[in-house]
Amino acid sequence: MLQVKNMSFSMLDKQILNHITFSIEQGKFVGIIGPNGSGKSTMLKIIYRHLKQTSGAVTLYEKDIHLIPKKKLAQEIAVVSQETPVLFEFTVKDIVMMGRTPYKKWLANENKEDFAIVEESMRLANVLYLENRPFSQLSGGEKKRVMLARALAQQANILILDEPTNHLDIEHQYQLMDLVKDLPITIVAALHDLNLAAAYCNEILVMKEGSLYMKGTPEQVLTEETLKHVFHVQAGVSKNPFTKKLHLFFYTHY
Ligand SMILES: Nc1ncnc2c1ncn2[C@@H]1O[C@H](COP(=O)(O)OP(=O)(O)OP(=O)(O)O)[C@@H](O)[C@H]1O
Repeated sequence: MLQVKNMSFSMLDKQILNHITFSIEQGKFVGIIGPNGSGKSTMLKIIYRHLKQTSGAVTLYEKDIHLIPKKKLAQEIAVVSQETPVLFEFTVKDIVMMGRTPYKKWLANENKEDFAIVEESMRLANVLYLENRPFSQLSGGEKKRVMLARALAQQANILILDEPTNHLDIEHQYQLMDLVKDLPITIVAALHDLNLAAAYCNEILVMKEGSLYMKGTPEQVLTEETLKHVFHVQAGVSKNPFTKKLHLFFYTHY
């Protein structure tokens, strides 16, 4: 459904992404991993049309995303980015209601359905108790969950998450991952926590120095060799005794 075709990106004469090609099937949970500066956020920004590639293309259902009207694209792709916006005067409920914008005609009021969707989105993201609080006064993790609620209210078919667990305590990390995993939509998430990637992703893309180094299942990708080559760490690969999912242990000296 979503295809990235020979995509390159450069900025100020610096080559940031090099000839990246992959496709993502509907309903999959796809993780993007890679060291700092390897190009994960830049690639996601191009996919959600915040930046434009220098060459190559991104297509959704075979259509170039730059040919899809903005509102229509927002009905297809929702984003929780790394940056939280500076939105001084808005309450949490106001912000989550912004997720309904792609469905509204110019200056149209919110209807009953919008209010119901917003309430359900806040409940799912565990921010309903914050609904009347000013967004600007929330903690980093609370803001992150509000941005997730806004993305859920958008009811898109693809949810892009750029380091979604950043700022979240351990309970909320797992709560978020469980929540998005159970959504009947496609998830594309840049993740630094490789054990979360191992536990939740159907497929993982590994970025290295602006190129797609590897793509595969957690078992294919998260090997001692890849982790050493890409992240320069020693890793032991084992199984989580409770979930039976792949689990990694890291060490430098022992
Ligand atoms: N606006 C910009 N101007 C110049 N260089 C940029 C800009 N944005 C990103 N870069 C560079 O592009 C490269 C990729 O950055 P990007 O943020 O995509 O990496 P990342 O893999 O998401 O990193 P991290 O794990 O640290 O979030 C980095 O070298 C970064 O310095």
